[in-house]
Amino acid sequence: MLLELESLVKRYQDHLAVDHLNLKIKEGEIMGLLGPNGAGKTTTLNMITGLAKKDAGIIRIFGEELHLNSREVKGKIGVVPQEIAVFDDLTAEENVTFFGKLYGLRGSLLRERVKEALAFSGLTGHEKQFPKKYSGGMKRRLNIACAIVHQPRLLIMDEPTVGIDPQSRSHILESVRTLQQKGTTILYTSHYMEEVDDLCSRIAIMDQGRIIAQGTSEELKSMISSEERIDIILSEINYSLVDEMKRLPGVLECHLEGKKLTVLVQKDSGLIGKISQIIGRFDSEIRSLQVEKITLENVFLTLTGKSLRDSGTGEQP
Ligand SMILES: Nc1ncnc2c1ncn2[C@@H]1O[C@H](COP(=O)(O)OP(=O)(O)OP(=O)(O)O)[C@@H](O)[C@H]1O
Repeated sequence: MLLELESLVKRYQDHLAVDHLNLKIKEGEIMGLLGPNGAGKTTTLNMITGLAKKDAGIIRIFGEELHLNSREVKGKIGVVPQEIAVFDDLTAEENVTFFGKLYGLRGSLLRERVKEALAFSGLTGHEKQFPKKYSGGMKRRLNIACAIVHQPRLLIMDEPTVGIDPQSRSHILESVRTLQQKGTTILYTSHYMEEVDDLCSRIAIMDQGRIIAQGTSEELKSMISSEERIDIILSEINYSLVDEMKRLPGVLECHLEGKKLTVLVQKDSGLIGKISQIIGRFDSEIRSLQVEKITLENVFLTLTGKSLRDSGTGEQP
């Protein structure tokens, strides 16, 4: 195992931000940590990188227990923080050089690696510019160049695609895949389930400081493969129909948000007729109806009873 977290705990006053978290990451994989805002993802990463002090538990990295002053170990980790951490009054090249020096690179090797990191992040031709002239997406890519200049064995990325243009986003996702092909192990956090589903070899779903499920995307989806989700847009809002719907045998969950009714049912239960009757009884009509394929969102909904999107910011890439 490249990284093992054992019963990791972090408290902020009386709030348990990370609650006895267990996670194992194998060498060469992209592990996705998926969870809504406030689930404890950043706090977990901060404990690994030493930015936050753990209250209890063990962090084992490259086979050794991590201590706050493990300089040698930290030299093999790269961190792409959620908040862009570059110096506005240094050029892009100077920024990457600064981080390279921080990790002990010097001379021609430093120059070579800086060039490589900038090229890798698609910033060749813009290296003499100051980041304040950059778009949000370019700044994020520079943030990544700074984190990979020393060619870390483990790269930790905290929501690297939040709030950026689609072009930079696909560039970043492609870079992550390339890094994996070159042998880098990646811990990737996001609350964008499609992104994690697409990119990661394995996924850990996090909520309220705990890992509530982990596995490959297929494994997670097969946990609830006996279910399907029906999304209905109603003509009229009537919250009373939710309780009635929940009483139908075969209905596992039902939520109404505005006019959008989500019903999680046992697969092939043939309930659409009965669902439609209940809606009619509550003086509403079906405006549209869609039976959805299982997504990680469904997994999250089934395990927590709440929606991943809406328990986060609701924004999408
Ligand atoms: N320095 C702090 N002091 C007090 N509470 C904190 C602190 N940092 C985080 N928290 C709380 O701990 C919980 C977990 O926060 P954390 O930032 O780790 O979540 P997250 O999953 O990374 O969310 P986001 O995607 O918004 O970063 C939240 O309830 C947050 O308010």
